[in-house]
Formats: sequence, structure tokens, C-alpha cells
Amino acid sequence: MNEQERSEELDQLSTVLRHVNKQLTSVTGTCTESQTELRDTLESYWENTGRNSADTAQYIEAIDRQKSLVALTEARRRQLIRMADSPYFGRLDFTENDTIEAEQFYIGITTLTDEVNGRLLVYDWRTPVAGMFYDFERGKAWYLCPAGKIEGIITRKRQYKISNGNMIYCFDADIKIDDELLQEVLSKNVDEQMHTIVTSIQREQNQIIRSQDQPVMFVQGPAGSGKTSIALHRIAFLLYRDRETLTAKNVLILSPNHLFSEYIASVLPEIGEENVLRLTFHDCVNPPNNVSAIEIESRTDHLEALFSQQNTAAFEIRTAGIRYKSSAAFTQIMERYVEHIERQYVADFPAIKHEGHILFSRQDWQTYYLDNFSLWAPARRLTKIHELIQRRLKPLVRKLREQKIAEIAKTGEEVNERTLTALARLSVSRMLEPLYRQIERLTALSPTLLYQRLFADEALFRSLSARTAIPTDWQNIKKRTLACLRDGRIPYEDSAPYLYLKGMLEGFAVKSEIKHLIIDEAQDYTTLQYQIMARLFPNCSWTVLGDPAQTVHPYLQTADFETAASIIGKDNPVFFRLQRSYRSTRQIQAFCQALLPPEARTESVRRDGPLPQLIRINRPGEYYTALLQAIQELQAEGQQFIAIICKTAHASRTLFEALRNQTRLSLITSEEDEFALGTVVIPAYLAKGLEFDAVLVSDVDNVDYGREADRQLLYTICTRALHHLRLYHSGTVSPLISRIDPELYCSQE
Ligand SMILES: Nc1ncnc2c1ncn2[C@@H]1O[C@H](COP(=O)(O)OP(=O)(O)OP(=O)(O)O)[C@@H](O)[C@H]1O
Repeated sequence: MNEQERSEELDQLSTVLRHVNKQLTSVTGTCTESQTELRDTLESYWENTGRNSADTAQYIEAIDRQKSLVALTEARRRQLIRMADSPYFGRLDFTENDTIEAEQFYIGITTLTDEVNGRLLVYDWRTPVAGMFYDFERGKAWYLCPAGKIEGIITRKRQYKISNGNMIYCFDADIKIDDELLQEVLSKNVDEQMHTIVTSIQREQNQIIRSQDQPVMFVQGPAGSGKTSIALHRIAFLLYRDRETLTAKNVLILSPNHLFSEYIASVLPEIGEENVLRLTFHDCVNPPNNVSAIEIESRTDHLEALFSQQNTAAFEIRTAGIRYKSSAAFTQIMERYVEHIERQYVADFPAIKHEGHILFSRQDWQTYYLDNFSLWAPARRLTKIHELIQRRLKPLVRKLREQKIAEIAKTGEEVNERTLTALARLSVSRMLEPLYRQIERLTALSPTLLYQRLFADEALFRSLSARTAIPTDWQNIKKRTLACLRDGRIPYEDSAPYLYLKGMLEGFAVKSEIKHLIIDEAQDYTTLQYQIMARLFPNCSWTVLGDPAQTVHPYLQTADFETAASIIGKDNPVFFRLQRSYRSTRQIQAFCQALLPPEARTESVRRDGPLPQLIRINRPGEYYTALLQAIQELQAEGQQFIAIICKTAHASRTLFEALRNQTRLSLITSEEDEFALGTVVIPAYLAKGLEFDAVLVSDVDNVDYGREADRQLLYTICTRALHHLRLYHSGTVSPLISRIDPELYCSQE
């Protein structure tokens, strides 16, 4: 770029900034005015209590209107503040076919229009024309817009780094975005929150972000390939494209835990969008205000329990139970059980009668449960039958009361009419109590008791499990499950079967307001969990992202994408596969890849760093000193975010206690804990999805990571590191590591 072009760019920047600042002043004024107006309306509303309902309705309408205006202007103000800092990051010069002159398109996080002549000064990165910035180099290009396919030639592609309104650099991007700029972005230190990648979205990622109108989209990609980033940018894209019909309230992102939900919270607001709903699967099926006598074990508690105990008979039974209850065979048993309840539940129900008078016959059970009310879920059918029996009971009760009144009156002991009626009521109630109890018992359907019955009633289980494989340990699995259920606890491995049964019997709390669902870390869900999700979210499109190599639960049999697709059941699911990894240096990436089978390996962006270190501590007293030294060394080098990852929360706590007086560090043991920049001690299952400048993995010995089942967990935590990876052990090193080519790391004693 020559001097004249550089000076033109500086002029363009100051023109754009002038517009930004002018609009910012104006929007700030509107913001203050609309806030004052809202405050006045609210005050007047509270002062004028005792008004009639028409007034109240008017107030509520005005308040709602003003609130949305405040929210709208606030959002625009935030966007303009960001633009004042950095109004655009790219430029395209595009000559449409059959025209001569190239048009310049400056691309930023949002649109900026010249308010006088309506000319677009900056194009939102989500506009169709801006899509070319990510998809094409110089030369032939095209984009799709409502008018059709627009073809032409990109004559120039320029990239900018603007900060605080100053041009830091700008260059003609003859090179692809994935070269220097990407390297620069990736070499930075991370933050405690995830950030937008709009300036360097890659082609394979852009294709997914802008994918049009797919009812179900599956994205599989290795650790660090940008799946979460893509999910969030896709949401921003959809909110922009469908702004007339889609709001943040219609989009839900299902994430593995609350810590992760907080971690990704800043991305959308950074791009100028409102945050969407973020929940875990547990939240969806078990809302926080749900007061239930039964306690469902959370996934994090479950993993902590599982990783804390090993090699005992109880552990073997539990893991056998986990495998079995997440298996295809058990899914089939649950489906058969639901069918059995739907078709057979009332087969042996007795007629409800009083002294020979039949209120509800055996045939009635069949007719109403299996035919007349069969459109409803079983629990609802029984409620309706209950109401029906109550209606049929009324004349009988009336007749019995009259008989009783006559009887008492005949004795001459009571003449007061009100007392007579009360005595008769009481007497009839007592007389009919066994009948009432029978009706309640027969028309109440308890999913908890029915789930329990599956394990308590061997004959029932045998008939439901016919032609399926039953584990050799079944008797022990059964005993353990019954003990938990009788204790009022549902272990995590039972939660999906139980919730599936409950939903099928009582009906699911359908979330019809959700129009787009994003499932991150999708490799962690079982078939039955997908069955539940398909029923909770029947009316939405889905983006499902995951990496089978990061299935950290060693025993749960999770659903592959093909199975998930068939359960979600929409037409033509689309599958994308990401090939590159962006997070870690080439050296860390190579080490992590060596933990996987060759066919699962993928490429990484070329960014160099030190080799991972495997550090053996011979003297037990020196273990903490070595970690401390590493922390100090990394901090001195400028690494801001350092994680010491232990296998469990218990081990994290012990390590934290040993180090806390010697250096500043924080401890995370629960998904509700705060995530702050600095050095953090964290259990492996909570570190999933997050990333750190440096990762120190504690206790990589043959106890914590001794089994094949630990491979994916170890892979997942090692892939959290951007720039530095160090692994510590004092006992025999994990066989998962000793089998790796020693060229890929350096060993220290
Ligand atoms: N196009 C890109 N430009 C810049 N940074 C990128 C790009 N794509 C991904 N990254 C960065 O790579 C890192 C990994 O991204 P992200 O967490 O979205 O990947 P992921 O596939 O969800 O990872 P994992 O499965 O390991 O949790 C993040 O720091 C993200 O900002």
C-alpha cells in the first residue's frame, strides 16, 4: 500500500469516526430522554394507585413500550461505543459483472449509515456482501442476496487493526486471513471470557455460521476447532438475518455446565446482540423452582463421585450400571415399558363398586384408558378417569346422605337440620373412605414408583428385556438402584431413563418459544437424553456441535450423531466436519494428537511454542515446590491465565490448600464458582470447554490416568492449553503418556 492510499485510509477513518461520534451523541441523548420518560411513567403509575383497570392497562402498555425503547437505544449506544473504538476491520472492493467501477465495502461488527444521504459507511459482518470477505480471495466472487446471485470480481481485500479510534495497521490482504492475522490473533493471551472471532472467521467456519435454513445441522470438529465460537457467531447471524421473527428469547444454548455458560456469556454482547438463554440439560428437565421429594444427582457431582473412587466392587457395579442404563438395550426396555404402561397398565384393574353398585367397570377402564382418552399421556388419562368417577359418584353420595339423614332423624335424637346434614356427611364419608382410597390409588400414577417397579418386579423386567442382552451384574445393579431410589435419590445414570419415563407418562414441559436450539459438547448426551430433548423442543431448528474424542465420561454410552439425527427426526440433516484446530501451538497439538488413534488426528494452524514438558518429581516434598516454581516462571513470562488441572474437586482442594499461602490462586470446585483471571486450580471435568494460556496437569500417573478409559479425559484437559503444557507426576507415569513418541515432549526429573 502506498503513502497516498495510506493517507486516504486515515481520512476514511476520521470520516467514519465523525459519523460514529455524532450518532453516539444523539443516541446518548435519546437514551437519557427515554430513561427519564420511563422513570416518570413508573413514578406516576405508583402514585396513581386505585386507578381503574383501563388506566392500568394503558400504563402497562406505555411502560412496556418505553422499556423496549430504552433497551433498543442502549443496545445501539453500546454498539456505537464499540465502533468508536474500532469501527471496521476489513474492506472489500467489488466490481459487479457488467459494471466498471468497483464499490468499496467496509466491514465491521455492525452497520453504520450516513444519516444524511443514507449511504452505508460500514457493513455488518453478517450481511451477504460481507460474507465474501471470509469466503473469497481476490478474483471472481459472488454472494447471494434477496435479489439473487450477484457475481463479480474482488479487486481488493484490505484488513485493519483499529484501536481506540487509531489506525494501528492496515494492509492489503493478498495473503489469506488464516496466515499472519490469524497467527497474531491466536498468539495472544486468553481472558476469563470467550471473545468474538469476527475479524478472522475461516472459510470452513463461515460456511457453518451462514448455513441457510437447515432444520438440523451437526458440526463435528477436533478440540479447539472453534465449535463454540461458531455456535455463538451462528446465533448472531440468525438474530441478524431473521430479526423480524427471531429474538434472543427464542434461542437456547445447551451447555455442559454453568461455569461454561458464564464463560461464553460475553461473546454475543460483544457483537452487539443480546445474550440468549443458556441452560444445562439438568436445568431444562429440572427447573430450579421445582421442589420435588426426589433428588437427581447432577452431572458434575456424578463425575466427581466417579473419578474419586476406583477399583472397589461397588465401583465396578456402578460402572456396569452406567454402561447398561445408557445402552441401546436399556433404551429399548424403557420404550417397551412406556408402551406397556400405555397399553397394559389398566389390564388388571378391578371394577370400582359400592355394595354391588358398579361405578366404573373393568370394561370402562379399557374403554376410557385405551380408547376415549388415548390421545393424552397416561397420567392425564387417569386424571380424566378420576374426574369421571367423581362425577358418577355424586348421585350415589347424595342418595347415601339422604338415607343417612332419614336414619338419624328416625331415632329422634337430633332435630336440628344443619347438624343432621353434617352428621350424615361425616358418616357417609367414613363409609366411603375405602372406596375413595381405592379410586385415588388406581388413578394416581407415580413415575418414581413405576421406575422403581422396573427394578423390583423381576417378572416385569424379564418380559421387557426379552431378546436384549442383560449384564452379568444385573442382580447387583438392581440392588444398588433400588437402594438409591428408596433413599429418594436418582443417580445421574438413572436420570435420563427416569425423566424419559416421567415425561412420557405425564407429558413433557414443551418449550415452544424456542425456535433455535444449539447443543454444545453434544458428544456427551445419551440416546435417551436426545429422546427427551426432541420432545422438549419439537418446534425448532437445531445446531449440534461436538467432538467424539472429548467424551469425558468413560462409561456412559453416548449417542453418535447419526443416532441423534434419527431421534431429532427432521428431514435432511446436514453434517459438517471441521478439520483444523486453532487453539494450541503446533507442539501442544502434536502431543495431544498422539493421545488419539491415528484416524482421529487433524491439522492445526502453524503456531510455534515450547514442547510440552513431562516433569517427574522424585521426592514427595518437592511436588508443590515444582508447581509453584512453574506458576512463578509462567507468570513472569506474562502468561495471565494458568490452570492447574486435577482429576477431581477433592484433589483440587488439597492442592489449593497446599499452595494458597505461597501464591495468589483461586479454586473452582463447583460449576457455580466464579471464574477469574489469574491462576486457578480446577477439576478436569469442569475445565472442559475452557482454555488457558498455560495448563499444568497434576498427577499424570498410572493411578489417576492409568486406564484406557482415562484417555479422552486426558486428551480433553491437555487440549485446554494455548501456549504451555506441563504434566506432573511423582509415581509411575501414565501408560497413556509413556506410549507417546518421546520426541513430542521433553522429560524432566
Ligand atoms: N477463526 C478464528 N480466528 C481466531 N480465533 C479462533 C478462530 N476459530 C477459533 N478460534 C479460537 O480458537 C479457540 C478455540 O475455539 P473454541 O473454544 O470455539 O473451539 P471448540 O471447538 O469449541 O473447542 P473445544 O471442543 O476444545 O472446547 C478459541 O480461543 C477461539 O477464539
